[in-house]
Amino acid sequence: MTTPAPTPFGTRLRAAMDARGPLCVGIDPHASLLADWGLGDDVAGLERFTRTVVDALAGRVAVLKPQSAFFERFGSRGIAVLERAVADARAAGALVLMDAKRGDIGSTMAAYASAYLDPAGPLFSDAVTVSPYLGFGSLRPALDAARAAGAGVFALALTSNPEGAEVQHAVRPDGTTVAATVLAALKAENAAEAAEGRLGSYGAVVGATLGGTAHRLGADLAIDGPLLAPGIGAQGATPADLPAVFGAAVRNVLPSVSRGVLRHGPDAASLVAAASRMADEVHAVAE
Ligand SMILES: O=C(O)c1cc(=O)[nH]c(=O)n1[C@@H]1O[C@H](COP(=O)(O)O)[C@@H](O)[C@H]1O
Repeated sequence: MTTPAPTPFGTRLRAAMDARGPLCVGIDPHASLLADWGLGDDVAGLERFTRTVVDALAGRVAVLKPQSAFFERFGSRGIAVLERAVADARAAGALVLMDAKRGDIGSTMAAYASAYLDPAGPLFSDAVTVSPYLGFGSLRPALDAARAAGAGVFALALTSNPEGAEVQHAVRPDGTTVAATVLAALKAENAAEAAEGRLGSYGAVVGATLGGTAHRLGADLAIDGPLLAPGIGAQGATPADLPAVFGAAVRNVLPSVSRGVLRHGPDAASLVAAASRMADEVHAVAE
């Protein structure tokens, strides 16, 4: 008997956003946040922080996005906390987007793909962020691994940090910007799912802080896939900014908020209320 193909990530994400609201909450255990929560900047504090967020939100929000760097800083014991968080969050019904921003040459990219997109792996996630700046084609092992596993990939395209412009706004010899090239390549990866009327599994990262930049760059945000939108809250953007940045593509936007929600911890009810308010504000503008 053949094993049925896994449900594609884009389809699972659309269902989660419809059922739980369009919000991704980042798990970013900054040392300053650990201190604000009365926790030590150590593995015990990391574990308590992470478990508090997962227990409070994994049964309620569509996506949780652990930022790998804040776990890697504690070495293997930090990664052990991350592994547990991914497993517990997925068991509670949240999709997990591993924020690792990995990018390397194709053969090495295959190892990164195995780390996050192999269902047998201890860090297997529903999606992972990747960097296309070794050439979009270098991402092929991750794109293929995601397709095989029913997982997704979010490629950086127009990031929320001001420094991103020097690379992303650069113009290639054919006159297109780097950002527009990444977005067009993602649209091509989503073509098969789009042809079936499904949300694609290959997303772009586009900061909510951009204002009208994308259009000026000839960047088409209608990639038939999800658009991860960080920058709301601590970086100054608000849900009200989303229509101006994303236009008609706003329906496929998955806003990502870390500090703007996490600062309401460690009280679980306060975390839930903050996430709920944020999801409601996004839903109001994304209609
Ligand atoms: O890939 C990301 O999530 C990301 C892309 C981007 O353009 N800007 C950006 O801030 N992020 C991530 O979003 C998180 C910051 O969220 P805030 O605390 O809400 O500002 C960090 O984990 C960043 O790495």
